[in-house]
Amino acid sequence: MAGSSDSPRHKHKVTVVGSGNWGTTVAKLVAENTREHKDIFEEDVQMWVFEENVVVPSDSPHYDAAVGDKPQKLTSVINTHHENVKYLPKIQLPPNVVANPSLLDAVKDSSILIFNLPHEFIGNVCKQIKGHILPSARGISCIKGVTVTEDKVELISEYIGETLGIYCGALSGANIANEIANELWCETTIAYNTPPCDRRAENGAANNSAEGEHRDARGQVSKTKLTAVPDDYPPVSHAELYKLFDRPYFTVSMVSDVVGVSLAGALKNIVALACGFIEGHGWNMTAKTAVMRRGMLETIQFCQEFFPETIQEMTFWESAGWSDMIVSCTSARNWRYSKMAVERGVSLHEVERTELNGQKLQGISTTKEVMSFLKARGVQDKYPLFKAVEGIVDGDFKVEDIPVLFRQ
Ligand SMILES: NC(=O)C1=CN([C@@H]2O[C@H](COP(=O)(O)OP(=O)(O)OC[C@H]3O[C@@H](n4cnc5c(N)ncnc54)[C@H](O)[C@@H]3O)[C@@H](O)[C@H]2O)C=CC1
Ligand SMILES: O=C(CO)COP(=O)(O)O
Repeated sequence: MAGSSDSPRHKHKVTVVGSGNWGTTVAKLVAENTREHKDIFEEDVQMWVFEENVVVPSDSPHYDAAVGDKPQKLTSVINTHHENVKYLPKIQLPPNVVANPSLLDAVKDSSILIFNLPHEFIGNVCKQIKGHILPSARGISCIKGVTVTEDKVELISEYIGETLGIYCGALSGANIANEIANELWCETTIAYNTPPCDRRAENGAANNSAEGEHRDARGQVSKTKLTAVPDDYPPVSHAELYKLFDRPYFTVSMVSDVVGVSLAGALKNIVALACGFIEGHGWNMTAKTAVMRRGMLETIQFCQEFFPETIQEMTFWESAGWSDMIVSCTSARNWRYSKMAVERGVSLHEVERTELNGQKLQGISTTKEVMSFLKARGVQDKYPLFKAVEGIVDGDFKVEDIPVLFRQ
C-alpha cells in the first residue's frame, strides 16, 4: 500500500551485468556496500560473467600444481578464489560477489541492474534478457559509448531503458578501474532522474502509482510506460543509489543530467585516442591540452546540437566532465594504447588484439559510430577533431596535420 510505514518486505537484489576490468571493480565496491546496508539490499551481488576458460598463471597464489596449465572456467575460479584472475588480477573480491555464467539466472528477480560491459555487447545482452527481468527493475549504466542506428544517436542508458521497458540512469567519472579496485580515492558522477511514479519518498507517499510516464533523454514524454517500484521494496532514488555506490575511496556526486554524464563519458574516448596519437608522435602536454580543449568544445557542441532540451553545462565540471577528459587523455587505456600504436607503427586493432588480453578500447568503435551519425546528418565538418581521429584510425590523415585543425 502506498505510504505504508511498515518496513518493506523485500530488499533490492543487485546484479552487475558484466565482469571486465570495470565491471569486476564495480561489483566489488557495490558488494562492500550491500554488506553495510542490509536493510536495503540483499547481501549477495550477482555478477554475470561472459564465460571463458582461463589458465591461472604459475605466479598467482591461486595456482594449483595439480591443475597446472589446464584451462578452468573463469566463474569457477572467481567463486573459489574470489579473484577475477583475467580482468582484475591481484584484487581480492568480497565473498558476496557471486560470479554467474547464466545471464538469465543472474538477472532473475533483480530489482537493480548495473550494466557494465563494452558497449558493443549491450545490444545482444538486452535482446537476451528482455522479458526475463522484473518489470519494476531499475538500471544504472556504467558503459561509456553510444548506440547509433543510421542517423539516430542514442545514449546507452536510453537504449537499455527503451529496449527493456525500465528506467535506466548512468554512472560515469574519472575512474581508472585498477586504481579504484586498489581503493585509491577518486570521484564519480551518477545521473538519475527518479521517475515520477517512484517518488514516494520525495513527495510523501501519495503519488506512487502502479505505473507511469517519464521523460526521456530529450525531455519528451517517453513511449515506455514504467512499472513503479512496488511499495514492498525500498525506494530507488538518489539516497539509495548513493548508499549502493559511495565508498570512502569512491566519492559519488548525484545529478540529474543523464545526457551530459553519458555523452561526456562516451566522447572523451575519441579525444583520448587523439592524445595518444599526439604523444606517440613525440609531442607532449602542451599539445595534448590543446587537443583536450578542442575535444571538450566538440563534446559540448555535440550535446547542445543533438540534446538541446536537457543538457546542463554544469555537468562538464563534474567528475564525468573535465576530470574524466583529463584522466582519460593522460593515463587510461585508449590513450595508452593509441600512443603505443603510433610508436610501433601498427594499427589500433592490432594493439588491442596483442596487448589487451581481452579488454576493449571503446574509442575505436565510438569514433566510427559518432562519425557515421555525423556523416548521415551531413555535419561532420563541424567536428574537425572527431573527423581527424577517424582519419588517423583509417590511415587517411596524419597526426602531424592535427595543428591545421586549430587554424580558423
Ligand atoms: N576499465 C576502466 O578503467 C573503465 C571502464 N569503463 C567502461 O566500462 C565498460 C566496461 O569496460 P570494462 O569492464 O573495462 O571491460 P574490459 O574491456 O575490461 O573487458 C571486456 C569484457 O567484455 C567481455 N566480453 C567479451 N566478449 C563478449 C561478448 N561477446 N558478450 C559479452 N561480453 C563479452 C569479456 O568477458 C570482458 O568481461 C566500458 O564501456 C568502459 O568504457 C568506465 C570507467 C573505467
Ligand atoms: O573511462 C575511463 C577513465 O575514466 C577508462 O578509460 P579506458 O577505457 O580508456 O581505460
